[in-house]
Amino acid sequence: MTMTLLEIMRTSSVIPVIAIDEPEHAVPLARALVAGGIRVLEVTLRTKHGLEAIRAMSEVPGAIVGVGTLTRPEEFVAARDAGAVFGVSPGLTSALVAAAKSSGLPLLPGVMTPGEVMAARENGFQQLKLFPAVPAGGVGMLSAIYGPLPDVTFCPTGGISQETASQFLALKNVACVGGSWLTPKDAIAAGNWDRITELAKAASGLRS
Ligand SMILES: O=C(O)C(=O)C[C@H](O)[C@H](O)COP(=O)(O)O
Repeated sequence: MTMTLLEIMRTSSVIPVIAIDEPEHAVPLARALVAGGIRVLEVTLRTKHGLEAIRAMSEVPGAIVGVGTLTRPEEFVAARDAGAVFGVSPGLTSALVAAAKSSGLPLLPGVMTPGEVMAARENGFQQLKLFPAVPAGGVGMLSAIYGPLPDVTFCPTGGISQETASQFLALKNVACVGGSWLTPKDAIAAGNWDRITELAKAASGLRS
C-alpha cells in the first residue's frame, strides 16, 4: 500500500521525531508508540543507527516509518532501501529536489519563510515542514502564510509541546505537528515503554 505524503500527515496528529542511540531500542520504541495510537514515525539520521532503526521499525505492525534529517542527496536511496516510506529535511536545496525525484521517496521539505514556501511549491512540493516552527513565528506565522499561500499544508516542527500542539492543529493549513516530546531520552534509556505509550495516547487524543 503506497500512501501519499498528505495521507501520511493526516494519519497522525503528531509525528514523533526519533533519535536512536541504541539499536535495540528501535523495535520496543516503535511498538510503544503504535500501542498509543501514534503510527507515523520519523527516524532521524542524527545518530549512526538511523538506517538500521528504520529497517527494524518498518517490520513493526502498524508502523509507517519515515526518515528525518535528510540533508544530503545520497541519503535518499539508502533510506528508501532501508524501508522509509517518506522523508523529512530541515530545508530544501536543488540537490535534494533532484534526489527526491530520482529516488521516488516522498519528501516533506523544511521551509522557514514565504519565499522558501514559494520556491518549494515551484519545485512541486505542497506539503511542507515549517522548521524551526516556534522560532520562525509559530501559530501567527502559519496563519499569516495562509492568506497568500492557502494551497500548502504544513507539519510545523521545532519547539512544539503537548501543551501547545492543539493551537497548531486548529489551523486550516496544518495537517499534523512534529516533535521530540513523545520520546524523552531518559524514558528510552530506562526502557520505560509504558511511559512512551502514555505520551503517545495523550498526543493521539489531541485531535479526536
Ligand atoms: O532532526 C531533524 O531533522 C529535525 O528536523 C529537527 C527536529 O524536527 C526538531 O529538533 C524537533 O524539535 P523539538 O520537538 O523542539 O525537539
